[in-house]
Amino acid sequence: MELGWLLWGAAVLLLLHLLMELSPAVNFVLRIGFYYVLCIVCSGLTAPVCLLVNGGRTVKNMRIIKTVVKSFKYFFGLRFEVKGLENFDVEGPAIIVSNHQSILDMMGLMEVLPDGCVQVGKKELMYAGTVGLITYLGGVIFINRKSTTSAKMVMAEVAKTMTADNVKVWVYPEGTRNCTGDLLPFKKGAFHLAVQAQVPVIPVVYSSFTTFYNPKKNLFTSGKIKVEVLPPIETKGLTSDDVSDLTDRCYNIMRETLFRLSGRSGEGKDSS
Ligand SMILES: CCCCCCCCCCCCCCCCC(=O)SCCNC(=O)CCNC(=O)[C@H](O)C(C)(C)COP(=O)(O)OP(=O)(O)OC[C@H]1O[C@@H](n2cnc3c(N)ncnc32)[C@H](O)[C@@H]1OP(=O)(O)O
Ligand SMILES: CCCCCCCC/C=C\CCCCCCCC(=O)OC[C@@H](O)COP(=O)(O)O
Repeated sequence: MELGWLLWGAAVLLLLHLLMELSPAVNFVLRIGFYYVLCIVCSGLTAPVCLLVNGGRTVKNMRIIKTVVKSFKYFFGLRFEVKGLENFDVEGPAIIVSNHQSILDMMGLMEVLPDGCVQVGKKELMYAGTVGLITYLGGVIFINRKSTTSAKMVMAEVAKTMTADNVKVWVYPEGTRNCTGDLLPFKKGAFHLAVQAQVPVIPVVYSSFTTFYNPKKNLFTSGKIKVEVLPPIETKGLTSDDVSDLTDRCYNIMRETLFRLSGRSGEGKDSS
């Protein structure tokens, strides 16, 4: 009886392995499906720990979430090569801006996330079952992208509280995922926030995933991601009139860095 189960198990594993070898689509769906399951299950297990240790919604839970998520990369053969972490060592709050390629970014985010840092996320995430619960407990700031007025109101509130609470805020200024190997034009919310709170902007750039991850081509293999934390850009004394320039400056630095890290040197200059 037990031998029977073992044989069945081995047969199923062999079949899955063969299917993965034969079909890139199956390989992709199984790997990405496993990522979703990992996120959902680990969120479900981590949420009670967060509640027991910290009692409710607080940025302190990010430390626990980060510890769990940092182990995910081993399942997918992903390696991170990080430079410039010392640039996070600014006194007090800051706005961190980075490029956003995929849901896999959550791993890269946790790989470098400094203490006392919350992210701005779309409000739909709140309803993603256990993942919604863990993002809520971690202190993620939810915005409604369908309503500029309400998103701006939330951001203005954050500008007021981030200094009092001494938190850093992580924003994806492209506003959506983009896995083309280039940057989308930046939305200005993060930069308004930095100027309103008079805190520095710290750009973080992840090299392009296109060599190992492309949903359109059913590609998801192991791979290396280069991450660079760039020096802070001060905003002291800037006013709302300077936000466009600040946005362009960050965009240009990040685009150049993205191309350099992805082995596309020379491109990205003189663009805005
Ligand atoms: C244990 C296991 C765990 C497993 C799972 C764990 C999960 C763990 C947690 C990790 C969570 C990670 C969460 C990541 C989520 C990532 C995302 O969801 S990305 C998507 C959401 N984020 C964003 O959209 C941020 C970037 N967007 C912006 O900053 C936007 O500007 C906006 C504030 C949302 C508004 O957007 P929109 O409505 O499109 O309007 P705009 O065109 O940008 O702006 C119009 C106009 O208003 C000006 N403006 C913008 N902001 C402000 C402001 N704060 N104050 C004043 N004015 C503002 C802007 O300049 C425009 O005017 P202009 O004249 O055209 O310049
Ligand atoms: C009861 C409902 C159950 C629903 C379950 C859904 C569970 C979803 C589970 C796992 C996904 C893990 C994702 C981790 C968080 C990553 C956040 C993220 O990267 O969101 C994308 C968002 O930035 C941009 O969104 P769009 O590109 O504009 O779209």
